[in-house]
Amino acid sequence: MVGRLKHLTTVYSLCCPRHGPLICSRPISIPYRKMAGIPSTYNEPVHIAVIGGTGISSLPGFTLAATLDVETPWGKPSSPISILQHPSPTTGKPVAVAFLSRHGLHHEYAPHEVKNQANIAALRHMGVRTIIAFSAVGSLQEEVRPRDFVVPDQVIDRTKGIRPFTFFEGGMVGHVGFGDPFDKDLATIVRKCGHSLEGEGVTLHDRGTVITMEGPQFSTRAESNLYRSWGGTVINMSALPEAKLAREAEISYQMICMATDYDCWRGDGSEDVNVDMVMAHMKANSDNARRFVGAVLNELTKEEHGELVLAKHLEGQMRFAGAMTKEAGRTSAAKKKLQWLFPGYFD
Ligand SMILES: CSC[C@H]1O[C@H](OP(=O)(O)O)[C@H](O)[C@@H]1O
Ligand SMILES: Nc1ncnc2[nH]cnc12
Repeated sequence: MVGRLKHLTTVYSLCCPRHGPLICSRPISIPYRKMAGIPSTYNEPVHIAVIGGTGISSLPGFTLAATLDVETPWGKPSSPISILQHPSPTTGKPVAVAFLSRHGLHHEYAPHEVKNQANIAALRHMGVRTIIAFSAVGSLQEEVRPRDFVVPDQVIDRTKGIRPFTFFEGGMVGHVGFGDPFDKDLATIVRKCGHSLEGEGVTLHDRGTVITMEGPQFSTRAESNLYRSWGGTVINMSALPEAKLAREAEISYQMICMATDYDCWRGDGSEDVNVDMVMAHMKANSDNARRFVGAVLNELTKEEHGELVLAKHLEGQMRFAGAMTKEAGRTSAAKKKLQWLFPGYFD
């Protein structure tokens, strides 16, 4: 199903109208780097995060409440985490959303260098249970035109095993289901929000398979055609291992893709993908991208989605799935890291 997005003047609201700001069971206080004029600590829990990708290194329209420089057992995240706040138009109470820039503040991390483990661990640790991730993608299908949005429902892994891709290793073995790599209920909300913005010539595709390749070089024409023959809809370099780690961290995760090019499969004289092309489409459509994300954040703060935002349906799954290794086989190093990620699960 497709729909069209139009320009809106929506004010971003991040508060549940009935409950006010969503409340986490455990406040956080993490030592953060000091930045001029901006608090470097934040002592309230944060449940929703946005991961920005190529061309989206910030989310304007929100009040910056803090900038957090987090240290995790997996190192530092790709960027400081911005805590953004917006007062609810209904209650006036501020609700916080975390924002993290996947490739760093200055796009300094190549796809294989993104700090995926630290990114997801830091977000989980501060209470995040829902992530909306944004990605610039190449289109593998004629009908997905540059600047179209896709809410994917599947992924094919074409990374090369060189990226750290699990929290469960080094003496703590765990396996988690990944049949549906994105969260179905979260996807339904995201699609509804996309359709609520219909109009003015931007198309939303409700489903699709993302091919996640290693990069940083783009695909060969033979590879691009192979991915099309597999049923690939779009291609990027970043859905994995991000989505896998979010699943392991019991976080509800959905990627919103925006097509920026036709990769290199067309063979009709049209230009192959290049960075200028990607950035030009991202820039030209960045308002729509931000409005889309803003609409999703507005919706997620409604009371009816409270359980989903807290990922209650995933809560506790790793307590058992991550406990395959008998006590005698567990290393203290692995256990310590997982205890940081899942307090109380592996004591
Ligand atoms: C600059 S083109 C390739 C680059 O763009 C996408 O980034 P992201 O997913 O973070 O928006 C793609 O995955 C590649 O990393
Ligand atoms: N053609 C492409 N291949 C991989 N990642 C991309 N991101 C944007 N366009 C892309």
